[in-house]
This record gives sequence, structure tokens and C-alpha cells, in this order.
Amino acid sequence: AAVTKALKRVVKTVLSIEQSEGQGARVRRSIGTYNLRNLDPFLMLDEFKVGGRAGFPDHPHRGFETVTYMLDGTFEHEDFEGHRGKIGPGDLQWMTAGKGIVHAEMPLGSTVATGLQLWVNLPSSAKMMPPRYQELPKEQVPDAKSDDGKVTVKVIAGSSYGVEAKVHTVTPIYYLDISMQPNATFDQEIPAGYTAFAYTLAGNAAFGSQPSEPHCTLVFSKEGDHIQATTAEGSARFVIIAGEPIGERIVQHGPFVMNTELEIRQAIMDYQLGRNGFEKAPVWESEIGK
Ligand SMILES: Nc1ccc(F)c(C(=O)c2c[nH]c3ncc(Cl)cc23)c1F
Ligand SMILES: [Fe+3]
Repeated sequence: AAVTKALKRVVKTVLSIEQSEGQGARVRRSIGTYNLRNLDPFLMLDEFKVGGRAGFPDHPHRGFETVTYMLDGTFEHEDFEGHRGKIGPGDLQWMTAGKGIVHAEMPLGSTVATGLQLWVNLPSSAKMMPPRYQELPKEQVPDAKSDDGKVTVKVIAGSSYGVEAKVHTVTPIYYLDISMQPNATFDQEIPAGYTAFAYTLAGNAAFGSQPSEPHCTLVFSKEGDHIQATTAEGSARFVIIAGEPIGERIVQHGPFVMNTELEIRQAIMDYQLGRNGFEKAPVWESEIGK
């Protein structure tokens, strides 16, 4: 018999307002605010806006991944192993911090840079893995389209309309950047049981019967196996982020995310004393964060 697809329903909507973060940076925090916790495996989603001398100077990470997706402007990044790079509009940096990274993330020159940074938790088995980068210029973030051509999807992770992302994820993750023309319908399979949400960037797409406005997080039910969005007379842009829950205990202390308080104390000591993956932390200073 034909398997009827069940729509995931919207269970919560939250509007994000700007707050200060880093050094002079402004972010609209979606996941990670009081109303949007416990969305395992996702720890934080920031829509950031950074100009001039502002940015995110030297700081550490352990136990999770940071996914930086540029919307406009150009960011420079530099880490304590001397790894440096630039990411511009549409470019993606999927950084698996694992055992430990210390880096700075700053706008190039005095441009205003905007984008999204998503923090994805790692399973305990991978939290102390060697750090790794997957840096994809926009040309390597594949485009998918609906049959009528009214919906374009940049497939950052997972798959959409039969197009697979290039990025490898430790646990199953979907990360889709969807642009819809007026009078369009977007339809996406997301397995039942997955955590799933939309974060709106522009326009007023409706998710099922739920209307939306920009800078809104719409959390979907775990029940159901696909998401649908429609546009009326206006166009719309939003991301869909979904993933299989890891189901382990989360103990977070800022940019350290582990499973026990002891592991957090060890992360803080390793970072301060330069041990266990943070050897260069005590002596390193970035060029770009000065
Ligand atoms: N206070 C604090 C503590 C630890 C951090 F890792 C950060 C941090 O680096 C960021 C937090 N939101 C972000 N959005 C985009 C980018 Cl590129 C970086 C960040 C930070 F700001
Ligand atoms: Fe960082």
C-alpha cells in the first residue's frame, strides 16, 4: 500500500531579537536561548552580524562542532595550529573541534559580515577526536530544485530533492538553505524521531498552517516524516535544520560541551595548562584577532 506521509506539526515558534556577543558583535540567538534548549543534537544557532573591528577573538572549543555558513560579507578564521582561511557569501566551514581548537573568527577588513553559526553536539565517542575542518566554497554546496523550479535548496548537509550534500557528518544531520518564489510549495522528508526546526531569514513562508516572519524559529514535532512550507504572493528564505538526537547527558561550560562535570573540569584545566590537545593554547595569539 502507498505509505502516506505524515506532516511534522509546528509545536513552538520563537522570535529572536539582537543581543551582544563576542567583541562588539551582534547576534540573534535561536537555539540556546531559554525557550529553545534541549533540541539535541543542536546546542546553539546564532544569526550573527559583525562589522569593523568587532568579531570573535581568540577562544577555545571542545566536544562539539561549529558550522559557519556565510550570508553576506567575508569572515577570516585562524586557529592555534596556524590554519587560516576566508569564507565569503554562501561558503561553509564545518569545524569539528573534537579534542580542542583555539581560534579567532573576524570579519575581513572592515566589511560587515552576516551569517549563521550552528553548534552541533558530538557523541561521547567522538568528543575527543582530533580536530578536523570541512571547508566548502559555495560552488561545492550543491543546489537542488523543485520540479516547477520555484524552490531552490542549497544542500549544506543531508539531502533534498534527490541531491546529496558533500559534507560528512558524525551523526545524521540535515542543514538546508531554502529560497522560495511566490506561490510555491516546499516539501522535505525528515525521518520521524529527528529533532527539526526552521529558522526564517526573509519573507513569510507558512509551515503547514503556521505563518512566519523573519528571525523566527519554528520547532517541529518529532512525530511525522516530512515538512511542508508554502508561499503566497511574497518570496521567502529560511533554513531547515534537523538531526538524530544523540541521547547522552550534556554538561556545557561556555565553549566546552562534555558529558560529565569532571570532563568539564578537565577541559578547563587542559585549556589553562596547555595539555591534552590544548598544548599551544597558553602561548598562541591570533594575528587576525589583535
Ligand atoms: N562569548 C563567546 C564564547 C564562546 C564562543 F565560542 C563565542 C563565539 O565564538 C560565538 C558565539 N556566537 C557566534 N556566532 C558566530 C561566530 Cl563566527 C562565533 C560565535 C562567543 F562569542
Ligand atoms: Fe569559535
